[in-house]
Amino acid sequence: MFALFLVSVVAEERRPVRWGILGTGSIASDFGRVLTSMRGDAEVVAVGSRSGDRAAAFAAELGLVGACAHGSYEALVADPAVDVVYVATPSTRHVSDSLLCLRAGKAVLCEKSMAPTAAEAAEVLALARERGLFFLHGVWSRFFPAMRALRELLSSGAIGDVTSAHVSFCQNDGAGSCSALAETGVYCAQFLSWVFGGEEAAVVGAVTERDRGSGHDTHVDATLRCAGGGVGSFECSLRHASPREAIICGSRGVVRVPYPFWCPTQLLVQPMGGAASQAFGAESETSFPLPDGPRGPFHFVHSEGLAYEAAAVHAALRAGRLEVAEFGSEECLRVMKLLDAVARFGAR
Ligand SMILES: NC(=O)C1=CN([C@@H]2O[C@H](COP(=O)(O)OP(=O)(O)OC[C@H]3O[C@@H](n4cnc5c(N)ncnc54)[C@H](OP(=O)(O)O)[C@@H]3O)[C@@H](O)[C@H]2O)C=CC1
Ligand SMILES: O=C1OC[C@@H](O)[C@H](O)[C@H]1O
Repeated sequence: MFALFLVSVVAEERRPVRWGILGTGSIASDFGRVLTSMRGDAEVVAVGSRSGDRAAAFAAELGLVGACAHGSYEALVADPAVDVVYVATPSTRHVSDSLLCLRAGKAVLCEKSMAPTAAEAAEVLALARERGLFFLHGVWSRFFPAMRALRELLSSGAIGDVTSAHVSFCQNDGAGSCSALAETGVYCAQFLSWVFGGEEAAVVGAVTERDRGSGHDTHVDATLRCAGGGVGSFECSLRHASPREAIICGSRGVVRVPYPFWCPTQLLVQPMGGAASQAFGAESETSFPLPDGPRGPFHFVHSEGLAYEAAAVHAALRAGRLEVAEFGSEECLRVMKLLDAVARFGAR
C-alpha cells in the first residue's frame, strides 16, 4: 500500500527521493555526502541520532540545509517527509533498526551486514514484503560497473568454464560489530555468489577462530562447492591484513579483481593454456572510473561508488519495485544462510 503511494509521489512528481539517515557515524557521513552530490535525484531531508546535538552537528557538517535533525531514531522514522531510511548503525543493531523503520512504513536501505543470522534476515525481509515496502541489504559491491562487466566476461566464456574463485578480505577498521563473517565475510560470500550465478553453494570445509571472551568469530577460512561443481574459497579476518583481492580461474584464463575487490574499478584478464599447459598470455587491464560527482572527505575507500547503490534505490522506488535485480531477497537470503552454514561448520 505504502509502496504504491510512494511510487505515485516519487515518480509522478518527478521529485528527488527524500532520504532520512539513521545514525551519524563514518559510513553515514560518506553516504550523506554522496547523496548531496545527486541533486535532483536525492535529497537528505532528515537525520536521526540518539542525540539531538549529534544529529544537528552531522547535518551542519554535511551542509544539509533544511534537513530536520531528530534526537531519536523513533522521531526520524515518524517523519512524514522521509521516503526511505538509510540504516547506518553498527551491524549488531541492524535488525531492530530495520524493523523500526519498516513498522513505521518506511522503505529501507540497511548497511551490511543486515542481520547476525539468516533467520533474523528472513524476519526483516518478510516484514518488508508483508508491508509492501522496499528493502535492500546494502551490499554496494553489486552496483559497481566492474561487477557487471565481470559477470558478462564470465558468461561470455572469455576464460572458459569457471572452475574456482578465491577471495580474501582480512582487515579491521573498527567498523561495525566484532564478527569477521558479518563485517568482511559477507562481501566474500556475495562475491562468490555473483561469480557462480547466484546459485546455492554448499560448505565443504571451514576453520573458525573465536575470541575467547565474546565468542565472536575473528578469523574464518571456508571452502565451498558452488554451482556447476566450481570451488569457491574465502578468508576473512579481523586479526590480520590480506591483499583483499579476488581471483577467478577458468579452464582457459584467469581474472583478477585487485584491491578493493568489494568496490572494484579494475579487472585484469590473463589467458592461460589450461591444466596441462604452462602457457600464459599477456594480462590485459580494463578500468572503470568512479563517478566524479561525489566529493569527500570520505572515511572509506571508493565511497564515491555508493552513488551506484543510491541510484539503484532511486530507480526501484520510482518503478515501485520492492527489491533490486542486482541483489534480490532470495539471493540475499541464500548468502545469509551460507554464512550461517560456514559458522556452523567452523564450530564443529
Ligand atoms: N558499505 C560500506 O562501505 C561500509 C559499511 N559499513 C557498515 O556500516 C555500519 C556502521 O559502520 P560505521 O559507520 O563505521 O560505524 P560508526 O561507529 O562510525 O557509526 C555508527 C553510528 O551508529 C549509531 N549508534 C547506535 N548505537 C550505537 C552503539 N551502540 N555504538 C556505536 N554507535 C551506535 C551512532 O550514531 P548516533 O550516535 O548518531 O546515534 C554511530 O555514529 C556497520 O554495519 C558497518 O559494517 C561500514 C563502513 C563501510
Ligand atoms: O564495511 C566495509 O565496507 C567498505 C570497507 O571499505 C570498509 O573498510 C568496511 O568496513
